Amino acid sequence: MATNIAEIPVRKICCIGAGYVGGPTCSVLALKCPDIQVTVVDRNELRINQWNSEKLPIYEPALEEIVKQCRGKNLFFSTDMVPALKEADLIFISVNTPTKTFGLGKGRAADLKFVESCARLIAEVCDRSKIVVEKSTVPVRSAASIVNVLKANTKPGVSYQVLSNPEFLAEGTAVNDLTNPDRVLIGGEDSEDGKKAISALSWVYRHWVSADKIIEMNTWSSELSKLAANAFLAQRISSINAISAVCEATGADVSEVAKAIGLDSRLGPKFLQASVGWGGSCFQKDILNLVYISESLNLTSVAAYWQQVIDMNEYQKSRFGERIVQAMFNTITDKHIAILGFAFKKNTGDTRESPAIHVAKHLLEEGAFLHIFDPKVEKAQILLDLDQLDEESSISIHTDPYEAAKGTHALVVCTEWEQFITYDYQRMYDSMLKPAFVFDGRKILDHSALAKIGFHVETIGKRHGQSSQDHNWTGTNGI
Ligand SMILES: NC(=O)c1ccc[n+]([C@@H]2O[C@H](COP(=O)([O-])OP(=O)(O)OC[C@H]3O[C@@H](n4cnc5c(N)ncnc54)[C@H](O)[C@@H]3O)[C@@H](O)[C@H]2O)c1
Ligand SMILES: O=c1ccn([C@@H]2O[C@H](COP(=O)(O)OP(=O)(O)O[C@H]3O[C@H](CO)[C@@H](O)[C@H](O)[C@H]3O)[C@@H](O)[C@H]2O)c(=O)[nH]1
Repeated sequence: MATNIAEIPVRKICCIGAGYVGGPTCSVLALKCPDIQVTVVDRNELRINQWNSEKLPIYEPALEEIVKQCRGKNLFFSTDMVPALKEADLIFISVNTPTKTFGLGKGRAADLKFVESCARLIAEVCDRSKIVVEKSTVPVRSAASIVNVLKANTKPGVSYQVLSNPEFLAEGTAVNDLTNPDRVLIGGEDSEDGKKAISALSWVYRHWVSADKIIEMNTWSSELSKLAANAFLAQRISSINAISAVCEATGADVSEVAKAIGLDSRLGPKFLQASVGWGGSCFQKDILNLVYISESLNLTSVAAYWQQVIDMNEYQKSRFGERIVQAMFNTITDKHIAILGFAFKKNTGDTRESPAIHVAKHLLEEGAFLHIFDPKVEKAQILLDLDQLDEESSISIHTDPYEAAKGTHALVVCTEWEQFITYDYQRMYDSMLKPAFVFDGRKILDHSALAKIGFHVETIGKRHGQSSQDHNWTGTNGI
């Protein structure tokens, strides 16, 4: 007998996509809902094997403990998608939605081919009604496409409710973000079945999230809120980075300006850290998506406005690379440069859209030899990001920061790893060629202490040389 949505109790959840979102989200879900069985499926066998092993495929603080606690009890990772989908009452679609690389909307529109293939598979194999939850970040009105695909292929007597439930976790703080979310958005159809589906998903979150943080809304608002939130966050960083360029040209200090701005309670202090540029898998692709949608709707001024957020970020990354070359007497050909940090932010091993890639490529083009160290990024990943098949003469990857620094002309900080703050910079200085430079792309180091050691210090949003009060760097060991 066919079931309708009203009769669906959520006992089993299946999540398609065992990535940075699916893995941590389902781990926290399993932890908080011992009465629900959670199965995360993925077609990538290596990834699933890693989720089932001692070394998880992604690094996130506190995640390993949760996985170990729940795995095999109510948390399962599998490549066997069909039985997991058939059994599930509620299905999360948590697959990647990258920017299209060819065809209509190339370079800007989101590629929904993975989302669509999930919908097709669900319709093909499921023989009872289910709630399908769009967790991937998608363009506005994508849920309508999922509904279309499901309806056109569904088995007789089976019906689906499609909900939008975007994810707001940030990498490096995923477990905390999932455990204590600022809000949970649930968008659904304004119908009796739609409301029941929203209640069912809400019930799942209510295991650990208070009711006032679970916001129910129309599906399109929910989808757009995700893109808008990322656009606003990236815009704040691009704005402070734009101000950092003015600081460098005038003698103002961007940290002081950011503090002054952030003390205005209407603005607040977060996301005002000027940097070498923002990275990560989401900001760029989601803003490009917003730009594309705006253009498609003939809202050209809106599209141009958001495009500027990306353009400013490109400018910032390039500016930093150029500044390194300029400070080192306009040439880095055959010079050795240590790059500290390759991940797009601290506490993750993820390098997607990392500004370090941009900086490293710039320095390589200028003829430098790079010595790269990151506490969490695998060597193979760095080589892949720099289009190298293997370590070759211009790039070496280190597992020890002091080894990376040895014999180099400069240190370039690209990621804000906390451990970088407490390194023994005197020891590094002693092992480097002179004059020894530090380029702090994250503004995390003690610049006056470094200048006292003898480093020539350059940082974001502060005029050249200003941070090193006594940089007598033409001195001792020559150029
Ligand atoms: N990474 C983040 O911090 C973050 C945060 C919020 C939202 N998002 C959004 O969540 C979505 C997923 O992001 P992610 O970073 O987890 O991506 P990811 O690339 O890490 O993981 C996606 C996984 O989906 C799998 N997959 C793709 N198509 C599949 C299919 N048809 N069947 C089975 N498995 C399939 C891939 O093999 C991959 O393992 C994206 O839309 C992203 O924009 C990401
Ligand atoms: O003041 C700041 C804050 C961040 N960054 C950089 O901005 C990038 C993005 O950082 P963050 O937003 O913390 O990490 P993501 O994991 O990319 O998370 C963003 O993208 C996710 C995917 O959509 C969303 O879920 C999150 O809410 C949103 O913060 C990184 O390169 C950071 O180093 C700065 O340069 N200055």
